[in-house]
Amino acid sequence: MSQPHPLFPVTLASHWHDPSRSQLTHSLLDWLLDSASLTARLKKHCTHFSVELLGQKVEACSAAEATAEICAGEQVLVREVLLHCDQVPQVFARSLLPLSSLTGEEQHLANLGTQSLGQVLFSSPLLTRKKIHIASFDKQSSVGQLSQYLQLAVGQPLWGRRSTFMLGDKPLVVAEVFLPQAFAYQQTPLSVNAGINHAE
Ligand SMILES: C=C(O[C@@H]1C=C(C(=O)O)C=C[C@H]1O)C(=O)O
Repeated sequence: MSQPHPLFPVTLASHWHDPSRSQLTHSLLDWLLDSASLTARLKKHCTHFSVELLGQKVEACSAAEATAEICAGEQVLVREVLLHCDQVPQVFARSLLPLSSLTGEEQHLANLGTQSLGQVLFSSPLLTRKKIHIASFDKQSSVGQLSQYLQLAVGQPLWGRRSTFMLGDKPLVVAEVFLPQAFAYQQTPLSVNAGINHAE
C-alpha cells in the first residue's frame, strides 16, 4: 500500500443515535437512511467515481466504537477512504473489519485498495444490514478538520450514518459522513408540476 494520508487516521468520535425523531430535510434523510449501496447511488450521479484510500491499519477496537457485534479490544482492520464523484470529495468513510471476519471467503476484504468495499459487499448474497444510526459533526470534529484540509468550507453541521453489515455471521461496521459538497445536502428539485392544481 502507498503511504497513508497525512491525516490518517481521521477517526470518528460521535454520539450515533436513532434517526426516528430527527428534524432533517427529506432529501438528506433519504441519503442517510438509504440501505442500498452508497457507491452505486453515487455512481448514478457522476461520470467518474473513485475511492481514495486514506489508510488502513490493525488496532484494538475502542470502547467508543464497539458495538453489539464487535467487542472493545477486539483486533480490527480500520479502513478510511474518501469517495469522489468527478473529483469532488462526497463522503468520508471509516470501516472496522474484525480480523475474525477477514477469514475464508472474506480474506480479500483486507486488501481492497481503491476498490469500493460496498461494491464487494453488495455483490454477496450473504449480506444483511442492521439498523442505521446517524450523527452530526461540527467544524471542530475530525471530519470537519478533514473537510477544511480538503478546502471544503464547513458552513453547516455534517451528517453521517453508521451501520453493521453481516456477511453471514461475520460483522463489519461502516460509518460514512457526507462532506460539505455532497449531493446529500442538495435539495431535490421539486418536479415542475409538484403541488400545482390543474383545472380539469
Ligand atoms: C458500504 C459501501 O461502501 C462504500 C465504500 C467504502 C470503502 O471502499 O471503504 C466504505 C464505505 C462506503 O461508503 C457502500 O458503497 O454502500
